[in-house]
Amino acid sequence: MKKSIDYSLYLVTDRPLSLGRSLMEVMEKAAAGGTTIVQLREKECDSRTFVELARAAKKLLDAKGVPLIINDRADIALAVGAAGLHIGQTDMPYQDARRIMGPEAIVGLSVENRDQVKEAASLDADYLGVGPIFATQTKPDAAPAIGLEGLAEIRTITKTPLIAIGSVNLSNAAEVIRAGADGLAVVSAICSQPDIEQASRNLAAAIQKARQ
Ligand SMILES: Cc1ncc(COP(=O)(O)OP(=O)(O)O)c(N)n1
Ligand SMILES: Cc1nc(C(=O)O)sc1CCOP(=O)(O)O
Ligand SMILES: [Mg+2]
Repeated sequence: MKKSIDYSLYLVTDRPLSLGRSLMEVMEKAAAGGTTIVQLREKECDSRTFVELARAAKKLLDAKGVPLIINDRADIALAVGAAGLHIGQTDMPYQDARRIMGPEAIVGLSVENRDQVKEAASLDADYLGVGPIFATQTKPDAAPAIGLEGLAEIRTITKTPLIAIGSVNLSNAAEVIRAGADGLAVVSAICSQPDIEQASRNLAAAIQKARQ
């Protein structure tokens, strides 16, 4: 049976935005502060480097009981035995990804609007990454922002866990949770903060408080 996953604070890594700190340091400190799941997102590096980073990330996160998700690349997820894969609307089709990854893996799918959420209803995605909620500079090719209203509307049409992404940070975490997100996915709100552990701790606390 599939393990139950805590999606509440979902770190998406970005080495160029990590203020010169290593990927390992970012993940280590984020996990110490309460990050519950990590996606390794590498848009520039070669496959060999991606595999090496993913293997090291898995070792570090396994020791902390934090699942590792690989962005875009099913081959790399399988090579290192990651817990799962995240794919978007222009990546490998969901059904192919699920077949390759197997029924036990976590497979997450990006959705950018209501129509894509409806299409996803026929799939068995473990979660939907909904975004961008707010405009973000971290992903220049992101779709238009859907806002809290868009997230709240999507919440009414699916029971699949929703992970909100796109300029989610400490100042809006509570309202994003109250609009219907099960978890918050962040890049700059952790990777680009001077004190990664404290940033993670503050976000985790804000999520817990908003859920009460
Ligand atoms: C949790 C989460 N949600 C959405 C995305 C975006 O995925 P995608 O649309 O495939 O874009 P890239 O991240 O591949 O640039 C995500 N990575 N994680
Ligand atoms: C990786 C990613 N995906 C998005 C989407 O909308 O699908 S927005 C995004 C970047 C999120 O970075 P930040 O937390 O720094 O805004
Ligand atoms: Mg992608």
